[in-house]
Amino acid sequence: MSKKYLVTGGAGYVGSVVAAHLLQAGHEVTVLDDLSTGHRDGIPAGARFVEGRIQDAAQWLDPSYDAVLHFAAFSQVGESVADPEKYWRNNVGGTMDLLAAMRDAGVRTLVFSSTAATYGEPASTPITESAETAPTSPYGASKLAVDHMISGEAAAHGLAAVSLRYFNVAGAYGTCGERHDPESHLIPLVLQVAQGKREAISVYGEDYPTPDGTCVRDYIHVADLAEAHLLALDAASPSPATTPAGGASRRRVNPGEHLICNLGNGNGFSVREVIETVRKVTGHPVPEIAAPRRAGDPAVLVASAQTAIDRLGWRPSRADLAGIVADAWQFAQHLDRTKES
Ligand SMILES: O=c1ccn([C@@H]2O[C@H](COP(=O)(O)OP(=O)(O)O[C@H]3O[C@H](CO)[C@H](O)[C@H](O)[C@H]3O)[C@@H](O)[C@H]2O)c(=O)[nH]1
Repeated sequence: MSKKYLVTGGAGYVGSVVAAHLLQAGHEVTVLDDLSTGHRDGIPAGARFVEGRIQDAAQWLDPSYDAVLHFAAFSQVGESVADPEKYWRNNVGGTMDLLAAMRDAGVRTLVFSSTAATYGEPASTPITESAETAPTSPYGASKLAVDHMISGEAAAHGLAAVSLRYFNVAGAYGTCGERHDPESHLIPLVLQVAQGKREAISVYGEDYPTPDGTCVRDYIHVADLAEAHLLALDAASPSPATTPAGGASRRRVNPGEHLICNLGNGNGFSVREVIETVRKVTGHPVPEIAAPRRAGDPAVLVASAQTAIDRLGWRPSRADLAGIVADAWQFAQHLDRTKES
């Protein structure tokens, strides 16, 4: 059955890929985005677009919506350290307004884009949702505050909510991909080196307690991530839109419940392994330079996604790093072609 969804931040990387998946599943999608970091040309064809802020969501939200998928947020760790107020005002204050608008409109299903940054430096890996949350940046703290806010809203006002804590999202889905300005994420930066747009990739720290001394991360394909959002919607919606895989272990998220799920593949790859994979996939040389550690980078971040597997019936199918990098490479080349034309 077709449903109607509001996707905040649907002009951004993950939001646009999820919006594309919802449209392909036959749903009606409104993208709410102020284009402060998103891209108008990233909004998938077929979505209705409203240019606006989440603080003003009450103007757009009405009882005809079945659920909200909330991606709109600032997400640069370094920027959040330099300008924390920006993160509290937008990520936390904006979400408070969005939750109030949802309550007023009677929209009682929410899927929220949370992050591994809520955990900070983990005591052990893989990280489960019961791990201590001790974020090391205002960005992570703002996302954790929103998770707490959603739990309170669910308990007090009967919201059915799922927070998905992403590990390192990567890859692309057709013409929807990762492009930040300035770019700070490893895979797009290494691809820019392969394209000859940068001279070399800086390797931030080679003395971590990991097999090759560089940081280890759990890279998850953005399309696998998108599928988890559709399953989360199904689990939290009053009547499921589709019959998801997952069998008997799968349990619904009822009004009043806030389910938190990590999303990652459970495999770690080092910075050096990522660089080597880019060399193999692109066939281009990628010079590297040793650089000091970047403040706040944990040595190893690897997810246990067992909750998403058990509760949502989620099964990632694109865990291969070379495949993830190949899709990101296709997107990088697509961006170049569209800039040239
Ligand atoms: O030029 C670079 C860029 C990154 N790295 C390294 O590559 C790894 C991955 O870095 P990213 O910036 O791609 O990703 P992060 O692990 O820092 O970031 C992820 O986790 C963050 C919180 O920790 C936020 O959630 C963020 O949005 C999410 O992508 C890190 O070890 C980083 O030090 C380099 O060596 N050189």
